[in-house]
Amino acid sequence: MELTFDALSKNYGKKQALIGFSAELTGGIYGLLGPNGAGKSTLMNILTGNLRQTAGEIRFNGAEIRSLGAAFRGRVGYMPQQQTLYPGFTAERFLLYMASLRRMPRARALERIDWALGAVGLSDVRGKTIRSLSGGMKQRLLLAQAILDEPDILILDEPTAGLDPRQRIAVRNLIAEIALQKIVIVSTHVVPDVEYVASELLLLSEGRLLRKASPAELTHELAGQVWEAELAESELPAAQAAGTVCGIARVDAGHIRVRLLAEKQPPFACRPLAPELEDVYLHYFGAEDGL
Ligand SMILES: Nc1ncnc2c1ncn2[C@@H]1O[C@H](COP(=O)(O)OP(=O)(O)OP(=O)(O)O)[C@@H](O)[C@H]1O
Repeated sequence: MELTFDALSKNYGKKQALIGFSAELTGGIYGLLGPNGAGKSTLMNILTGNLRQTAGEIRFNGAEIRSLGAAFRGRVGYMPQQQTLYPGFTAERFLLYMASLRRMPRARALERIDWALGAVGLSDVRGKTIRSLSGGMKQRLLLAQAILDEPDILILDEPTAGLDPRQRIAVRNLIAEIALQKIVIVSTHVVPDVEYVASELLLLSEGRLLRKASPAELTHELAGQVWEAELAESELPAAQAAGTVCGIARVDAGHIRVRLLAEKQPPFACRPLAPELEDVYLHYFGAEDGL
């Protein structure tokens, strides 16, 4: 299985949301990581056929996806970010409706609904109306509809948004489980969503693909650039001047422990730390103002 993005660009008027995006995806989980406005939704909307690119093309196993039409769309499962569900529908009715849009035969739909509700841990609320479900349950219901028709390509937009830590872990594990023999694209700006499950990360910023590499490669490249120092609170500006502050913890009255990203060893007592993916994120995308 091969999904190829070839010099894909999208302009909204003068705004260039995607600029010459090229990448080749085979089986596995790909984390599409980038800050707000990086172009992640634009890329996914082109892939799902909701948006037309300005230039470039996407090919699935060598064939341009628009020319494949419904044959391609039928192989794609999409979990959108917005919970635009039908509040009066029961979970089962919603899934039956989604199955009918996908032209799944009813018997198969019922069988797959059993499976999908079980997979996302919602079998108990099958007959409950969507308006009575919690935000986390709605999120899992959206995931259930995305995996209903056994897609080859699964696109997940911020799949763990609004979930509590336990649910996040459960959803992440579920994604890893169902990813076998699929191309799964997880779009997020939340590093832990993709840290342990993605085989490769695509770092997107201002419409451009900055890097495509495994989490291990990306963290390895930062070796020797992450530091920890215990400082007096009054020394924080010195740390900020030496590099990007990734974390601050209070040690005791007047003292802090600082995690710092800096190419050169900072000019105060510090020790090197093993880089983590959040350091990579800050390295490529920078910190918010104020740090
Ligand atoms: N319909 C539109 N008209 C004009 N500009 C748009 C439109 N949709 C998106 N943009 C702009 O294109 C850029 C990329 O937006 P996009 O929604 O693809 O980013 P994103 O990475 O998905 O962001 P987020 O994480 O906030 O969802 C942004 O600067 C955005 O403001």
